[in-house]
Amino acid sequence: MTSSPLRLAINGASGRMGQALLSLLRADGRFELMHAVVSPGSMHDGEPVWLGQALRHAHDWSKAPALDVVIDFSGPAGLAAALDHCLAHGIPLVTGTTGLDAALQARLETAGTRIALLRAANFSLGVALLTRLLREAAAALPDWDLEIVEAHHGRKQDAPSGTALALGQAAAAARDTTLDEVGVYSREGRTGERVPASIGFAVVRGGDIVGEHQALLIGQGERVELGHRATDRAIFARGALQAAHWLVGRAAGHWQMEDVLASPA
Ligand SMILES: NC(=O)C1=CN([C@@H]2O[C@H](COP(=O)(O)OP(=O)(O)OC[C@H]3O[C@@H](n4cnc5c(N)ncnc54)[C@H](OP(=O)(O)O)[C@@H]3O)[C@@H](O)[C@H]2O)C=CC1
Ligand SMILES: O=C(O)C1=N[C@H](C(=O)O)C[C@H](O)C1
Repeated sequence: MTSSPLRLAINGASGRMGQALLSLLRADGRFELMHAVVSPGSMHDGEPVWLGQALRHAHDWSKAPALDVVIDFSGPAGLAAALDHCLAHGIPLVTGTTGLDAALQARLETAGTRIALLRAANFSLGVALLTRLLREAAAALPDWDLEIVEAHHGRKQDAPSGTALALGQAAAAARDTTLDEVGVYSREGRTGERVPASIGFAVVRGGDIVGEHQALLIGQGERVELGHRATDRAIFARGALQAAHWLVGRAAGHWQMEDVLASPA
């Protein structure tokens, strides 16, 4: 039996991730792209999404047709607008946007009581595995110093990356603490000695780096290094499309990539 394609909107369609999604969607019969959202004032507003086709970029959610699911990779303001629309119409939302403030995090938390929401700081399979390995390593080596280093392209707006923070949270939880308790985000000048049991973050920005994360577990006389290097944004786009397909028809609540990977159908 063939089912009709899911009616999809992409929020942030003109961006790096939006473009990665659009190029996969051309050959993905599971979805029909109905709406492609850009920022108010975007130079792409009104432009065709695909050459020779009728669908155009729009900045306005009020013009959106009926939808089965929304995928968001935009920024905090873009995510807030997409969330409003999804809440008003009961539409499931997949979001990969990072760098959210506490107020938007709280709004998303509450939204999970009304719609199906899937948030992930990183949609790649490799980072899902890295997170699992880091949890194990952080628990197995509780006294070793842990530092997380990330590197991204020069246009990235937030630091540390959402992935670095999520890795830090996973490691902190594996050590029965929280990042609020043990995270160290900058070192400059006369810092004094490393704070015992802290988790430190270091950030590199430059050029066209897609996304690199390294967790260093540093002991006396030895070191364990766990890392992931993304070289193509298609890995994130593929994961987000898989998540969107999976999320349609799920109950309201907060879902994770682990749920998708555990029951892929
Ligand atoms: N979870 C994951 O796996 C990944 C997450 N990300 C995250 O996704 C987000 C986007 O990344 P990236 O694609 O590189 O960013 P870009 O800056 O390349 O693209 C941002 C997109 O969002 C649009 N936008 C900006 N503001 C608004 C708004 N208020 N309303 C609607 N659309 C808006 C922009 O429109 P325009 O430019 O036309 O004005 C553009 O299309 C970031 O938070 C990044 O960290 C990125 C990669 C993977
Ligand atoms: O902005 C990016 O590019 C990326 N952002 C995500 C993050 O903040 O972790 C994921 C990926 O590393 C690329």
